[in-house]
Amino acid sequence: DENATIGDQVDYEIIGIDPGAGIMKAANTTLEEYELSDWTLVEGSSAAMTASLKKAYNAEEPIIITGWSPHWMFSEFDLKYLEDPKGTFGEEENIHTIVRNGLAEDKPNAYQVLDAFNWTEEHMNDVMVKISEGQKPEEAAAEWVENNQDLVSEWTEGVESVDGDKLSLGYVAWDTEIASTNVISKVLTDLGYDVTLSQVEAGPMWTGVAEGSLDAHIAGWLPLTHADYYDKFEGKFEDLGSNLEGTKLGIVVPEYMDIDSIEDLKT
Ligand SMILES: C[SH](C)CC(=O)O
Repeated sequence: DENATIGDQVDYEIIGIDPGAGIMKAANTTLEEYELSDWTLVEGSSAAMTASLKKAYNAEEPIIITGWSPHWMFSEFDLKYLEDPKGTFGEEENIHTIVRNGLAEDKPNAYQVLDAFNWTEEHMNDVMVKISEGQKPEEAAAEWVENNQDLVSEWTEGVESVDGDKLSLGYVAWDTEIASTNVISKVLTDLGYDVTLSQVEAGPMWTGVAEGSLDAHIAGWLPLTHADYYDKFEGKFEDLGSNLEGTKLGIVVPEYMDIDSIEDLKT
């Protein structure tokens, strides 16, 4: 029905991801700030969100999601961010490497690699796209490491190999972190570490590093998106700075939808 409002077309739903993700807090703030009281932010997972997106996109149906860059969905689908005049999703951000206190002393070689780890959106996309096309994350990561020895050797320069030392990395099943965590795991495994990857929710990921049950995570979306976790655990972790610069978060829709701003959701 061409007279249907945008809200009617999508049942007043924005398809989100796991409730602990910072993007969900920003999306809830967005509903408040833009006075979208009759809208619902649907909780789920990154995988469920992209499955819903794929289904709607292939049928050229309207859909509104919480989205972020880097993400493979921007190379698979023709998507756009809705303008956010109130800035509820913040500005361009970075992804930080967060390690437990004491890691530098206990596992200096792993610490050095984690501290040096830094790559670009293009690098991350190389891995993410392969995984989205069905390749196993560890295989896509191994292939990328094989093909990017020049960059990897910058991360491992001067680092000594170890003999089976254990290392535990936490991550949330966001497409971005599935890619990055498998890459850094492969690099550390090649140095001799016995790496355990723990897929957890965002809260337990930050808690694990703060309590020392996890050695590190490379999923610190800062300064705004994970500000609550950063503040809550201040002093109980070491922030090694960014491993990827220039992320973006917001409300994302297919280009075929005739809306351009979050303001347009208010009818
Ligand atoms: C979904 S982004 C990868 C991170 C976040 O929103 O917490």
